[in-house]
Amino acid sequence: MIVLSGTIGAGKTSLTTMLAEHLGSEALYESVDDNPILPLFYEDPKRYGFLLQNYFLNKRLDNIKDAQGSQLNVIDRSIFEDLLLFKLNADLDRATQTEVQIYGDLLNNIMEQVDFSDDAIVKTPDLLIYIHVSFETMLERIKKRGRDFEQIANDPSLYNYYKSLNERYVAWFDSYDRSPKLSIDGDQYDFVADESAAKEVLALIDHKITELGLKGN
Ligand SMILES: Nc1ncnc2c1ncn2[C@@H]1O[C@H](COP(=O)(O)OP(=O)(O)OP(=O)(O)O)[C@@H](O)[C@H]1O
Repeated sequence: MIVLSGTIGAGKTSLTTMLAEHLGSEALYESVDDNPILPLFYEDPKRYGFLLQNYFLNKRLDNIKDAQGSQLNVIDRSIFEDLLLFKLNADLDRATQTEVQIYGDLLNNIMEQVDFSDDAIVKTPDLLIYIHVSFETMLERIKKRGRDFEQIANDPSLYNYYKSLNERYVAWFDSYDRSPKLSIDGDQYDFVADESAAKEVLALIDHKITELGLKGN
């Protein structure tokens, strides 16, 4: 199982689709449009942050279970990033430290059940791919995509939220050590708009997959 990671608008969903097609494997998504809590959260983060985390936790576990069939199945976001987002929300006073603590303990308990055997229910990824984008690129992509609730024009406080998030991601990826990992420069390779950049990115990932000996079924 390959998992994508990266900030809001980094291109995780697009790369998930491209990669799964390229590898002939399955893509697993957490649909943003069908998420009933997300618009509520952006409206009132203090009230809905904890509920949102629990919603995501459940969804990520479903995706992990559904991805078990092959080392090459691709999930559009890792379970490991949610705590980073939730901690940031708490630091910005949009959640309480107690909520973070309870969520963190629950996550730890679940992750302790992780086993490397093939039939484990919660499995460690075979590879984590991180798409790094600069803050400027992140803002451009969020604007271009145009999801109402993500727009800084509608809520100026999102500027600082996005800025801190982008900074924290770099440290998060540096310290991530649960599986092999690969970083893709999303500024250098605009794999959505530029076909040759897409080919280069897929070649980088192919190389890593070969190095790790990952196999489909
Ligand atoms: N743990 C979380 N806590 C708060 N918000 C979250 C969390 N996970 C995702 N989100 C929000 O859900 C939305 C979708 O996020 P996500 O990064 O998964 O997809 P995306 O923005 O479509 O990314 P990409 O463009 O890379 O596919 C964003 O508005 C993001 O802020």
